[in-house]
Amino acid sequence: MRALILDNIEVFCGEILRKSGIEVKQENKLSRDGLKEVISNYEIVIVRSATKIDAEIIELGKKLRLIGRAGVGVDNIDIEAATNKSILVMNTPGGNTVSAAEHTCGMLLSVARLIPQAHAETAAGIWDRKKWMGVELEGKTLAILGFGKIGQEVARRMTSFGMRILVYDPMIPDEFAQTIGVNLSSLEKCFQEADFITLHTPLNSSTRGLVSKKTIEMMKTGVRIVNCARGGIVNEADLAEELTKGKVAAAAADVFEKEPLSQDSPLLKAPHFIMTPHIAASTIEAQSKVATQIALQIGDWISGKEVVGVVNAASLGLVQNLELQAYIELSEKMGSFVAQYVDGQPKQLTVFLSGSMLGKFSDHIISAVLKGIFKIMGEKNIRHNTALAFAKSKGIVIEVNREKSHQDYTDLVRIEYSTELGKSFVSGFVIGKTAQRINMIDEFTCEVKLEKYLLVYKNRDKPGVIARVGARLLRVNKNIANVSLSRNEEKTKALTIISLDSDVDDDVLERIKNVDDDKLLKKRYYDINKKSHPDFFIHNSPNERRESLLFTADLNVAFKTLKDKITRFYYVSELLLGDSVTELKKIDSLMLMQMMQVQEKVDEFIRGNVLRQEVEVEKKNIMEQRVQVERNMDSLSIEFDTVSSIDERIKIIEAIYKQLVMHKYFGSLLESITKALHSNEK
Ligand SMILES: NC(=O)C1=CN([C@@H]2O[C@H](COP(=O)(O)OP(=O)(O)OC[C@H]3O[C@@H](n4cnc5c(N)ncnc54)[C@H](O)[C@@H]3O)[C@@H](O)[C@H]2O)C=CC1
Ligand SMILES: O=C(O)C(=O)COP(=O)(O)O
Repeated sequence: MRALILDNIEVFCGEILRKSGIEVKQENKLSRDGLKEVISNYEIVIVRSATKIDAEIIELGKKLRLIGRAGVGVDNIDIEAATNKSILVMNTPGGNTVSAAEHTCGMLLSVARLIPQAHAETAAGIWDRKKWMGVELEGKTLAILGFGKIGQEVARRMTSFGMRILVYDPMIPDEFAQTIGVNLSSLEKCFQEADFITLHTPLNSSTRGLVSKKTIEMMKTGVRIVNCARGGIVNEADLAEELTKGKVAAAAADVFEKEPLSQDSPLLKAPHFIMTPHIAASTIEAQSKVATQIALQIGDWISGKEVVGVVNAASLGLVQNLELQAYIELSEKMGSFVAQYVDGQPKQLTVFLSGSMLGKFSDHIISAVLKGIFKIMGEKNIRHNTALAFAKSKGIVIEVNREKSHQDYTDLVRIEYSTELGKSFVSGFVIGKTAQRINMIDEFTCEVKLEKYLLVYKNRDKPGVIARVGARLLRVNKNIANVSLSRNEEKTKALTIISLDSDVDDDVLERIKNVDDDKLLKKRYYDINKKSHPDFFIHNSPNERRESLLFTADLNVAFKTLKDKITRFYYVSELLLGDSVTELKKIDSLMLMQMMQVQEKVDEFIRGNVLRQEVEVEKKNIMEQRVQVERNMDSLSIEFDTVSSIDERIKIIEAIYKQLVMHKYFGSLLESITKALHSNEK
């Protein structure tokens, strides 16, 4: 396998990859044309932020199997194009967190006191002390927008300056924010109350232009803004104008809409603006961490171990899971169907999922149904991973009911959709791996393919209706591809679904509507058969993310007690943890058995079958083991310093990680023992 390393990534990266048997070429000065010429030779390409791996490069990279990003932001990589070609995209979460956070803190101090401007003037021989009157940070409000790894580290550091911190991040649970000692706020409150604003979100459709003329209007006069996240999150022309007007007292940026910063950027002339050339992650430590991390992750992938840091893992999993893919497409079509079948604005959606596969992917299915609904409402830009949040923002009530199995189907999706004008129920399933069918619409059972052009109508059940509808279609030369007839149990109403080869005009529909005196309920339903685009789930679903965040929060508590000694392992454990809790499974099964036995004893104690004394002994035992785990971590930390080989160091890191997981297990076990002892006392 061959890897191309670009963008001046530290040489360790190549060295570690060579150890995994990969042929490595490091090219630090490759032009775009040069890249286009050689990319077809490589299975792996590794970049920082400078090189764009867009759809064109991906198309040319016929052998590409993995795109590595030695850093965090993946906005320079076309993840959708990569996913469509089953190429893994991997970044190194956490590797440059501290550096980026420290640079941000430097920028916050700089915008408070205009240190670079004062320096430049002093260096030019001007000694003007009056001009450089700054403000203190203490007592001021700092709004952090985006409370991921970097945002959290900035919060920790700026708290020690005595700042009041407000945080906005829609993906962060309150319980988690509280473990860092901050409270979540609304975006409006952040804008309105902040003296300083710092941005730490990725650049995506929800964050592009987050700071613009419109939002600056909501801010205090004299606000100071720092962007060390991504160019594009701040509208540069608007910022320059507001700096000139004095509404924004000072601003700083490490990142720009166009990099290198264009010489005609209005920011170059804006007053009190501080800039650095995208160097927040440029420290010896961060670069050594990200280079090592990406190489180790790729090594794991090559040797078939569980990989972490894959940003499109979920999407790839889905792309490869044909059956789930078919259910996602079906669900989106069902969403489009009900949104056309029932007039009015959506009010409530209840999704019933039967079968183990659908239960596991309920977020995906609900998002797909919503995406289908919104498509019909004209919201074409809603993507699977934003559909749920969008629905909530529109006040749509969403419920999900899961059942492990269904008597007749392995998996079955049913949706109940209500608007202010009506309500409908549709049910569907997949036959084999990919064939999608609707098997119920309201009270009518049927078996229908969701074709591109469907004519759906209800009428009183009487002879002749289908013939007359057929005649009207024939008159305008419309070919009927398929017909499905069904009626209710009382045999009073019939539902007909005609699939056509092409669309019908409104006047034909009007004529069809008049076929029955009892007012035919016509519905035209078409264009739902477009292949659903695999834009879903660049990140884990909100639930998975929440779970992993809470889990990391627990680890944070464990870390606090040992922080001084092992802070430096933090990033590594994050690397091993990745965004999921699956690593827990790696803990020794013996250890797990022991813990289960203790838990069993505690349960028996609660039932009154085990003596209190025995549980007390277990508690003591577990406490001792936990202390031992902490000692192990200390000594492993010392050992880490004494070995120099990378392989040995990796082994030590893995061992430390395992101790961390055990620390968490012992912690929860102790909690449950303590609770049991306590409740029994009462
Ligand atoms: N200037 C530089 O050299 C560096 C820049 N970065 C940038 O910083 C960003 C953040 O990095 P990390 O903290 O490591 O990533 P992270 O993934 O840990 O955190 C990002 C956070 O932003 C939140 N978020 C997403 N959309 C949001 C929205 N619309 N409003 C509010 N919050 C939102 C997410 O929920 C997440 O918690 C990266 O995406 C990258 O673009 C990262 C490292 C170095
Ligand atoms: O990690 C990130 O997101 C960064 O912006 C750092 O970029 P770089 O690797 O220094 O080009």
